[in-house]
Amino acid sequence: MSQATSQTLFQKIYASHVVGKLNPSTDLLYVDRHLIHEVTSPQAFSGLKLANRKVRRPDLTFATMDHNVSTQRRSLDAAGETSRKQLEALAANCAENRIPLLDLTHPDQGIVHVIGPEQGLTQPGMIIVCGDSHTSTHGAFGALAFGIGTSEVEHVLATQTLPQQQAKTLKVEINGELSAHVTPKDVILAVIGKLGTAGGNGYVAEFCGSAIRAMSMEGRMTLCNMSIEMGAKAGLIAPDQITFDYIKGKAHAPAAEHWDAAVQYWQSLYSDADAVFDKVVEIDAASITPQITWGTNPEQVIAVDQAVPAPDSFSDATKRDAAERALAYMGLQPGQKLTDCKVDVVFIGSCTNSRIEDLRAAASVVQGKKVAAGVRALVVPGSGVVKRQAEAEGLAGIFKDAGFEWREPGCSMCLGMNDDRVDAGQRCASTSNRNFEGRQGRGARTHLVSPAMAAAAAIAGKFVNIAAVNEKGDRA
Ligand SMILES: CC(C)[C@H](C(=O)O)[C@@H](O)C(=O)O
Ligand code: SF4
Repeated sequence: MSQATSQTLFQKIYASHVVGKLNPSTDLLYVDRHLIHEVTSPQAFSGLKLANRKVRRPDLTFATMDHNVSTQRRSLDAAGETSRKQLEALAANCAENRIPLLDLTHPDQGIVHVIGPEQGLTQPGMIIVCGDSHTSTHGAFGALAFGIGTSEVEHVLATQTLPQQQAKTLKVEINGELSAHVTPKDVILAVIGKLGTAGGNGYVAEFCGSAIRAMSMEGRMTLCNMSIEMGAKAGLIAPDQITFDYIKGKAHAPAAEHWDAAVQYWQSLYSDADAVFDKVVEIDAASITPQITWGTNPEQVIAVDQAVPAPDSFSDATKRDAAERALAYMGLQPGQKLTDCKVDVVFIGSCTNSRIEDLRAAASVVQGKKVAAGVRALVVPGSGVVKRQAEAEGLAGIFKDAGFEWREPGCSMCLGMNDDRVDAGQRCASTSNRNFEGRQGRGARTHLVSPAMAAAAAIAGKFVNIAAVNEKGDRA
C-alpha cells in the first residue's frame, strides 16, 4: 500500500520533480518549461530587475504574443495603446534576457497553449507552468501543467523552481464510444455540467477510459484545456502512441538519437492499476449529447435540444440565484429552446478550439453554404502553423467563400483584451472556454459550443441541433 509501489500519474510526475522541502506540506519543485505571454509577465520582469536578479534558465523559457495582438493586421499598435505597451514590454524583456519569442513577425506565432505543443516544447512527464489558467491544456501530453500568478512567474524566472503543495487526485473515466456529432468540447462541457465549476477544486483531474484513448491530441487538449473550468488545478492524460506520434519531428522534440530513450521513459507515465484516487467519476461516452451553455458560467450547460432551466429547478439556493441572474443577463426565459434563439456573432477560435481538427470540423459544416444575413462570423486560427495548414487544405477558402472573416492568430474574441469584441446585448456562439459576464465585451452574451455547432449557427443564423443535421448538411 505504500505510495512508492502504487502511484497515480500525477504522483509520479510530482515526486520526480521535488528538489527540496520548504515545510512539512510544501515542496520545492523543479520546472522543466516556463511559457510566458505579454499579460502576466511584465511585473514579474520588473520585480526581477528591482531585485537585481537574472532569468536563471532562458533556455527553458519560451514566449509568445497572443492576448493583446490584433488578429486583423500584424502591427504592434493595431489593438490600441495599452496593448502596444504590453507587447513592446514583452519584446524588450525577451531581448534583454535572451528568451526565445514568437513575435508578430514570426510565422509560427500564436496562442501560448497552441504553440507549446506545436513546437514540441510540451512533452510527457514535464512540469510546465505559465501565468495563464489554461496551461492545463498541456496536460493532454501527460505533463503536469498548471497556471501560476505573476509573483510565481517571477519566482520561476529567478530560480526555475516553484513551491507547491501536493494536490488531491480525481479520476474521470469515460468509456464507450461518442455518438456522431459529439466532440471533445461536448464531453468536457458535459463533465463540467455534472461536476460543477467547483467540482475539481483542490484536485488534479486525470482523464482516462476508452473514449479518451480514442481521441486525437487536439481533442485531448480541448478536454484538458477546460479542466480548469471545473476548478481542477490541472488536467492530465497518460501519454500513448498517439502522443508520441504527435511529438515526433517537432522543432523542440527530443533529437533522433535521444528519441527511443525518451519514449521509453514516457511509457512509464501512467497511473498504476491499483493506484488509489481521492475521487472517481465514471461517465458513459454514449450518454453525452451536443452541449451548449445557457448561462454565465460553464456549469450552466444543457444538451442543445433541452429547454433552458427554471431557477426553481435548482435545489441549492446559491445555484438558484446564479441561474436567475444568468437568465436576466443572457436575455433568456426558462423553458425557452436555444434552437429558437438567433445569434449575432460566431467566434471560432481560442486555445480550446482553434486547432486544425477544430477548423476541419467547422469547415465540413460550412462547405458550400453562406453565413446567414446579419451574422458576423470569424475564424481565428490558434497559430501560424494552423493557419498555413488550413490554407493549404482549402479550409480558409471554404470559410471565406461562406462569408467568414479569416484572421491572423491570437486570442481575439475569447476575451476583451484586443480589438475584437462582442457588443452589448449581442448573442455569440463561441468555441472558447469562458462565458462570464462581460467576457467577450461589456454586456456580451456568450454561448459555449463545439466548432461544428458554432459553424452550424453561423449558417442558420440561430442555434442548431447538430445531431439533427443530415449528411448533406440540411436540417432534418
Ligand atoms: C490573461 C490571462 C491571465 C487569463 C488566464 O489566466 O486565463 C486569460 O488567458 C483568460 O483566459 O482569462
Ligand atoms: S485563447 Fe482565451 S482562454 Fe486561451 S489563453 Fe487566450 S484568452 Fe485565455
